[in-house]
This record gives sequence, C-alpha cells and structure tokens, in this order.
Amino acid sequence: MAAGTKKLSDLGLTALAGANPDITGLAVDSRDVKEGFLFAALPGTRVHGGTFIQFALRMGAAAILTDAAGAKIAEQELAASDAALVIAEDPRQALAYTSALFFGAQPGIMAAVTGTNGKTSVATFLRMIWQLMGLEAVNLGTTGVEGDFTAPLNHTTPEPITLHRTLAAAAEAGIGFGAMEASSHGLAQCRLDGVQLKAAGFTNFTQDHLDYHASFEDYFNAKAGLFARVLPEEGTAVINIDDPRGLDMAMIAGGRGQGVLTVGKGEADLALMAQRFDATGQDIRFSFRGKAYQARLNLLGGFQAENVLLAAGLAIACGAEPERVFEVLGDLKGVRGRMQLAATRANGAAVFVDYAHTPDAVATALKAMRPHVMGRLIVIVGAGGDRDAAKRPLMGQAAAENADVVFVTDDNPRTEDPALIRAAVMGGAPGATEVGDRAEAILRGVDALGPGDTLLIAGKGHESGQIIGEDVLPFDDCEQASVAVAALDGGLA
Ligand SMILES: CC(=O)N[C@H]1[C@@H](OP(=O)(O)OP(=O)(O)OC[C@H]2O[C@@H](n3ccc(=O)[nH]c3=O)[C@H](O)[C@@H]2O)O[C@H](CO)[C@@H](O)[C@@H]1O[C@H](C)C(=O)N[C@@H](C)C(=O)N[C@H](CCC(=O)O)C(=O)O
Ligand SMILES: Nc1ncnc2c1ncn2[C@@H]1O[C@H](COP(=O)(O)OP(=O)(O)OP(=O)(O)O)[C@@H](O)[C@H]1O
Ligand SMILES: N[C@H](CCC[C@H](N)C(=O)O)C(=O)O
Repeated sequence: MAAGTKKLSDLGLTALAGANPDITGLAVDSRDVKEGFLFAALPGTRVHGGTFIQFALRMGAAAILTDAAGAKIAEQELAASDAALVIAEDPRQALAYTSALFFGAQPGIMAAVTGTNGKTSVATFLRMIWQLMGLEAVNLGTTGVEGDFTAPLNHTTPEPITLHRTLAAAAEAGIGFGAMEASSHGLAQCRLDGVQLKAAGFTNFTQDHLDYHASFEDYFNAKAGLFARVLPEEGTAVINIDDPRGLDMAMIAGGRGQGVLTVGKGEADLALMAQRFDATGQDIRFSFRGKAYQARLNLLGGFQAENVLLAAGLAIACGAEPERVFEVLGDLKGVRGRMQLAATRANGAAVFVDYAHTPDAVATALKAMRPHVMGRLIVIVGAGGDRDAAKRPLMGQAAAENADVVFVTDDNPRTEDPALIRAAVMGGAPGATEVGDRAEAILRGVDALGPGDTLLIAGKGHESGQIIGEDVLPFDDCEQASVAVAALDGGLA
C-alpha cells in the first residue's frame, strides 16, 4: 500500500456492497478528486454534492461518502461504477471522523474556543502563554495557523480534511499544544468532530450570522455544541460568566460531566477584580480560587483582560501550573488587527485598526478606546455583503452611540450592491458621513483628526483584501492609514 494510503475499513467506514478499496486521499470538492480518492458528496446550502458524484467518478474516485439523497441523485452513475458507496445519516460528521483516522495525529493537548467575539484573541493568547512557558504551540483560526508552525487557512474553523491534515502536520513537526477557534458554522457542520479536546472556552454570545442560523437559539445551540465535543471524563469547560448566556453554557457543560472553570468580574474561579488603564495598556488585579494576583498587560481595551483570563483559564484546564501561567501574562503581545496602533499623525493623534464586525464588537471596541482618548473619538465602519443583513443598522447604531464622528464605508460588499449595504448601516447612524470608497474614507477620517483625537478603523483587522463581487482586491487598513498620514503630514515620496 502506498504511503498515506488506507483501507476504507480503517477509516471507520463500511461500504454497501462490502467493497474495501485502498483510499489514497480525501476530497470534499469534486474538482479536487484524484485517482483512488474518497469523495464526500455533502448536502450544501446551494446544491447537493451528490450532483458532482459523476465528475468525481470520472476523476477516479474509489469511494463515495454521501447521504441517501446524494446516492439517489447519482443512482445511475453509481450503479455503473465499481466505486465503493458509503451512505451515512450525517455525512459531514462521518467525514470528520474519517479525516481524523486518515491523517491520524494531532498535538497531544488541544483546546477550542467559541463565542461571537474574541475567539482569535483567546486562541492567540493561549498559544502565546504556552510558548512563553517554553512549550511548542500553535493557534488555528481566522488568522491562519500561527506560532511554532505556520500555514494559511481559508476558514476560521477549517473543513475537516484541511483541519486534520494541518493538525497531523503540526504534530509531526513536534507541536504538543494547539488552540483552535470553533465558529458556529464549523460546529453546525461538524468540522471539528474527531479532534480530541482537553478543554473548551466560551467568550460571549451576541448577534451575528443570522443569515446562516435559522434563529438566535439555533445559533446558541450551535455554539453550545462545542461542549459535546470535549473529552467526557477529563475535559474542562472554561466559561465567561459575565455574559448573560455564560451560566447556561456552564450548566450544559457541567451536565455532560465536564469540569467547569468560571471566569468573570463577579463570583468566578478566575475573577477580574480591578483594571487601571494608561496610554500603553492596563494593570489588572485578579484572583484564582480566592488567592489574589496582579499583572501588567501591554494591551489596549478592557475586554482584552477578559480574553487573557479566559486564555489563562484554558491553559490551567489543559494542565499548566496556575502560578506559572500568571507569571507570563505581562509578556503577551497584541493580536494582529485587534486594537492595533496603525499610525500616528504629526499632531499626536492616533489611528487604530480593529476587527470589530458585529454590533457588540463595535460598541465594545469604541467603549474600550474611550478612556485612552482626550479629544474626539472618530470611527470608520461598514458591514460585509452576503452576511447577516440584520446586524447592519445595529452596527451603525453602535458606532453612532459610542463615537463622536462616524464615517460609513464599504467592507467586503461581495456580491451585493455596496450602496444598499451602506444605506442599511446609515439607517442606524443618520448623522454619519457616507464615503463608499474605503481608502477615501480612511483619508477623510485621518484628515479629521485634531490633537488629542483618535480614529478607530473597524471591520477588517488583519484582512489583506477588499472582496468585491468574486474578486479580492489588495487592501490593508493599516497600510492605508500609514499612506493617509504620510499624504497629509508629509513623508510620501
Ligand atoms: C455557508 C457555509 O458554511 N458553506 C460551506 C459549505 O458549503 P455549501 O453548503 O454552501 O456548499 P454548496 O456550494 O452548496 O455545495 C455543496 C457541496 O458540493 C461541493 N461541490 C461544489 C461544486 C463543485 O463543482 N463540486 C463540488 O463537489 C461543495 O464542496 C460542497 O461540499 O460546505 C463547504 C464544504 O464543507 C464549505 O467550504 C462552505 O464554506 C463556505 C466557503 C464559507 O464561506 N463559509 C463561511 C461562511 C464560514 O464557514 N465562516 C466561518 C466563520 C464565521 C465566523 O465569523 O464566526 C468559518 O469557520 O470560517
Ligand atoms: N471579549 C470580547 N468581547 C466583546 N468584543 C470583543 C471581545 N474580544 C474581541 N472583541 C471584538 O471583536 C473583534 C474580533 O475579535 P476576534 O478576532 O478575537 O474575534 P473572533 O470571534 O475570532 O471573530 P471571527 O471569528 O469573526 O473572526 C475585535 O477586534 C474586538 O473589536
Ligand atoms: N468571519 C467573519 C468575518 C467578517 C469580517 C468583515 N470584514 C466582513 O467581511 O463582514 C465573516 O465571514 O462573517
């Protein structure tokens, strides 16, 4: 058998007619199928993957994994083929377990974090904590794979083939610790089933993605599903109980027999007692199971202390010595595109870039900025196309309520009419100035900065492109901020 080749039966699958071919690879898209591959024909939001079974067979697929509907679509082609047919009630879940068995390795200790906002921040801080303690670690999510092993990713939670291929490569490179983000899409689509999780974290639950989930409760249940994936006996849930749904989450996890470690400002195991802000960060006092500690965080934004404590809780839940974890918090660095200082004007006014792309995140980011601002707080905001339309006016409103000056602009209009998206955002921020072109909006925002003012450019964070239609045009908020400052204050050749 060739390297990387496995028998179908070794992948936990049984074919209808008892066939047991060698499987040389896995594909979820028929266009990726090669000779000997298993093609997973999944039910989709636009089309059933069963439609593409005929193409997969032509490309040499040795096995097809699908559901009854997929098999029906390709009934004739399957009958005329030697390929093994596996029918599963939930082929997405079956694919996830099959991928885990096919690639066969992951970092020994894995933790995942879910929540509307803060996943990337918490996963990144957790990876940094591990590294600062001398351990080889990675985080996987919206910003790709980062840490002691790096790779690009297309999803916050990659589909299972990519996920398990990446985890196996990390394990092979000697990485012992992994922190991953669990998006609600990823959870609903079982993308991380088959990952052995030692701990799972919950940040918060507010509005997003109601284009995909049928209701708010459906969205909550998808997130709660993370706690069904933690190792039943030895796993621990680390929950932010300041969020109104935190206690619900703690009950769900506790009800499944997991240990629960609570984090929050009130009566929590890991409790934030005080924060004092200055120009470069904050000093925090906190307690762990009754004992008091303090730490310096070189991070802007009150919410980052909550994210750091959640990450610390996850490190402890994964077996680290609490004292050792608390010692390294002062060395944590900021996360790319999250409250990142992008440029400073000659008059001292600062420009920050942040990834706030939900109503709650826009409000949180602006409120967090306020104690650091002597003059006016200016914000540039927009909402993504082909995403939850209901959040658009709420994002405008969050901007108008928490900033002194608002510019509404484009943020990845994708296949929608950008003017209509802006109009929806303007609906929540009637006094705002509308500037469609994002580069021009940034220039106008930077130009409006007087001494003591601050500009927050929200929505794109670390992103490096503006998605218009199906095209991705190069665009970087930090770069545009520097260009605007240089153009206005001198410095451009
Ligand atoms: C809405 C959503 O999550 N869609 C995911 C879903 O695709 P779909 O159901 O829309 O697929 P479809 O277009 O109907 O096609 C059905 C099936 O046919 C296959 N196909 C299609 C065409 C073809 O020629 N051959 C072929 O085999 C497709 O691969 C698919 O498996 O299943 C696909 C395969 O598993 C995913 O790649 C795809 O993610 C798309 C690309 C996506 O953009 N997802 C985003 C919204 C997402 O997942 N975001 C979250 C982050 C959200 C957050 O901020 O929290 C993430 O984790 O990244
Ligand atoms: N604990 C928090 N509470 C509220 N808002 C937060 C919190 N943490 C981060 N944010 C806001 O959310 C933005 C996105 O943060 P982050 O990338 O960590 O979240 P995320 O959940 O990974 O988002 P996504 O999965 O959509 O990429 C930040 O730029 C900040 O504005
Ligand atoms: N993971 C999020 C990111 C949104 C970022 C924002 N720039 C946008 O395009 O809406 C999503 O895909 O909904």
